[in-house]
Amino acid sequence: MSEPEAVALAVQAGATVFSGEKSTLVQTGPRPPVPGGSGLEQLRRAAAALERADPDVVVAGAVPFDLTRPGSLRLGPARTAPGPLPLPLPGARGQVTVARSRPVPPPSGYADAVRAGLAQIRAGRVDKVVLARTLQLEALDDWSIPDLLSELVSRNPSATALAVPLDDPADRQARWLVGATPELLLRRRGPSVLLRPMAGSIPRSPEPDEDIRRSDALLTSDKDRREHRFVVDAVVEALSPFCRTITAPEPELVATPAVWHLATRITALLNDTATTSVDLVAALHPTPAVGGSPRKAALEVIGEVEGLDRGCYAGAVGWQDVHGDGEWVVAVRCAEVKGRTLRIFAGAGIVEGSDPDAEVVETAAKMRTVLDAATSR
Ligand SMILES: C=C(O[C@@H]1C=C(C(=O)O)C=C[C@H]1O)C(=O)O
Repeated sequence: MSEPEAVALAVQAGATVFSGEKSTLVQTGPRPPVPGGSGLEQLRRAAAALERADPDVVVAGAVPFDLTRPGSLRLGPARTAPGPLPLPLPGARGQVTVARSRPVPPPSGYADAVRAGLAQIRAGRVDKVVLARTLQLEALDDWSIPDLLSELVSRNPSATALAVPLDDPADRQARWLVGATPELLLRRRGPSVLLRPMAGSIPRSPEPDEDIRRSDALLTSDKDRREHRFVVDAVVEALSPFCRTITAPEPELVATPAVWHLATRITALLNDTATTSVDLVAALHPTPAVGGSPRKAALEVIGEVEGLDRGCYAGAVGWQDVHGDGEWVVAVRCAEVKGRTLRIFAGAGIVEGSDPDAEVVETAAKMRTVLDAATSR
């Protein structure tokens, strides 16, 4: 059996897959979910279980945006291979016909939510809040996870494409998180930690001169640099108790096929190698890239004005091995898939000076990552 065939079969059977430019991790087979009533508890239990596990075992999966809610982490052996997932994954069923597509809330409702967020900023309750919306696609047949994953990998070579089965004991139909995120929450290898938070975005243009003009405008935008700064400051502050050398240079431009972002490559050295990747996830998540600043007030404002159950969207997804090394990405450019329903999520950071209509356009551009993979073959 060829490697793509083996992976396609594994994905059909419920494998957890992270495919990046440099390496791919696939966790397959029957493997126990990590128990716990909250994502935070699951992270702690996963780390404890790894201390007693065989060397090829990893914990892999997703914790939700809201760490007081349960996520879906599993313990089991994983294979890693250099490079992205081998494509094409066989068994592609071809295009799925979309019967209905519905934005929830509608664009005008999202613009109203952004105005409500801006009112909270002006009232001094928060400095930044990230607000999301969804696009729900109803197909005539069930979505195929191997097909979606293949498209996400081939269209987004520098992102981390992912397929994570989500546990839901109350629900017999399988639910998945799929996507292709450009944002690294953290990678821990021995004492070295690398992070690449993102915030501040502008949609790409198919016209090359206009595309460059937009990237220049983003790099020099005061509003976007402020929006970005909240994230870098919060990440550096959350790392400081654990790390001795933290380097955060000026933000740089990063492009996905759909959007330009401001990103900062932060490096740090752990004081103590007993600090695992999971400890860092628990300390950092959710950063103001997906929550806001100050964190607690921003989470309250999101609860009041957004009106969505984010689930694992904007959560932390990734894996950790028995040495405490691991890689976790931020679950943006993602969708939740269940049977014929695919729910695409996208959010945008709101700060003083944000324009509600521009945020509608920005979130529509972010949705293209999954929308294009799901609809155009
Ligand atoms: C919230 C999302 O993306 C996040 C928000 C960004 C922004 O507001 O500029 C940029 C990258 C991500 O950190 C999303 O894609 O849904």
